[in-house]
Amino acid sequence: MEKIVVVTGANSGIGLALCHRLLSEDGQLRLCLACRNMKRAEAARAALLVTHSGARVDLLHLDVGSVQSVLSAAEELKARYHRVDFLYLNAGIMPNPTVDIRAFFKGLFSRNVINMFATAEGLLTQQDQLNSDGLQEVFATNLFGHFLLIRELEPLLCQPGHTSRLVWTSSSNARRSAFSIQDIQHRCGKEPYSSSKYASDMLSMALNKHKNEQGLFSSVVCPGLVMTNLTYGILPSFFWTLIMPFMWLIRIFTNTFTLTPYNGAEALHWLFLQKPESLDPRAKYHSLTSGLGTNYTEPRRMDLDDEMTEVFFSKLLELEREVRRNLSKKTADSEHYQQYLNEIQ
Ligand SMILES: NC(=O)C1=CN([C@@H]2O[C@H](COP(=O)(O)OP(=O)(O)OC[C@H]3O[C@@H](n4cnc5c(N)ncnc54)[C@H](OP(=O)(O)O)[C@@H]3O)[C@@H](O)[C@H]2O)C=CC1
Ligand SMILES: CC(C)=CCC[C@@H](C)[C@H]1CC[C@H]2C3=C(CC[C@]12C)[C@@]1(C)CCC(=O)C[C@@H]1CC3
Repeated sequence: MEKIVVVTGANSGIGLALCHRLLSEDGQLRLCLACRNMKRAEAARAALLVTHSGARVDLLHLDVGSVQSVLSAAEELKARYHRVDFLYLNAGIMPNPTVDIRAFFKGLFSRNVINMFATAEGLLTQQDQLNSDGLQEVFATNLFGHFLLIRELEPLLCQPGHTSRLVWTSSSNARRSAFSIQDIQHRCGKEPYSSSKYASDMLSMALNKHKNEQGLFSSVVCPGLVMTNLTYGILPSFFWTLIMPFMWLIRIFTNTFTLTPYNGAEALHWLFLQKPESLDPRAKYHSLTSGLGTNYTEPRRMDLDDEMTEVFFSKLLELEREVRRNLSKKTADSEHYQQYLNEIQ
């Protein structure tokens, strides 16, 4: 049976590598690249068709950081497809990152060095801002836009007698201590990325609890450290060129330096091949690469609190109601204004 797969942030990095891998895996696939920039989406589609001529690759405009765009994209998906088998929630941002150089050198000579390279714990901060919906941008893009998309697509994802899958591209940088249940958007802290990824881990578990009965299963992935636009944005490009030989060297000591998007997409691809019932809702599936370059997937237990996960899920549902209320008020206001303009003409 033809599988319908939607990938957000599919035009570059891990998302694009995943699309290449899925097309090589399944010739029957119907793939939908959901991207915010249609020129980049078209370029990605063209690149996919060079290696997979005749493949069915659709494009969809989706800015996960905009409520209106998510709602329109979901309408479009409902008009195009009668179900969605896999939804890869992959789009993500890390704006204005800063690396703490002192912490890096301190960590380099400590017993924590492997963990530091694997998780970047204590190394990275970001500067976030409000978007036009009044939400924190990192939260809105990495988490909330995807949550809203899932809610809108429930009719395509929860179908009787059929299972559908969600796969989140989370991170080893997801950390419980970076997340606050009193500040789910991370308005106050300096680690919005880490907070948003921890939030996606919790949301995945909550969705399993509430939606498995309706045939919807969710999993979380860590792709390892991958050289993509996101990571190249962390340090100046000359610095990356300088340290690249060290990166390949470090790979001998840690299997988390997957480095290429192809390797990073390993666990995302592996999950495509698994039966949902065989998966652990509390596990994060890590893409790993050995020193000799062999790729494999390993589940690792996530540090999640059931009670906090449930509270977080209710807070998301409340925020969804608020966002929808604001949107209908905005629409009503602009309709009244339009009516007023028509009357005075
Ligand atoms: N690289 C790494 O080491 C790691 C990455 N990750 C996660 O992997 C995922 C993919 O990132 P990666 O491939 O590394 O980086 P890239 O920057 O190459 O890919 C990110 C993708 O997300 C898209 N995107 C960003 N914002 C939006 C938006 N508002 N609406 C729609 N699409 C958007 C980008 O589109 P555009 O091209 O238009 O910017 C791009 O296609 C992210 O969620 C990231 O957090 C997790 C762990 C490690
Ligand atoms: C000499 C040398 C190799 C220096 C690199 C130091 C840092 C720039 C990296 C060490 C650990 C990396 C890391 C990430 C970014 C780059 C590092 C901080 C991520 C945060 C990128 C995005 C993620 O989601 C997780 C990564 C964890 C490890």
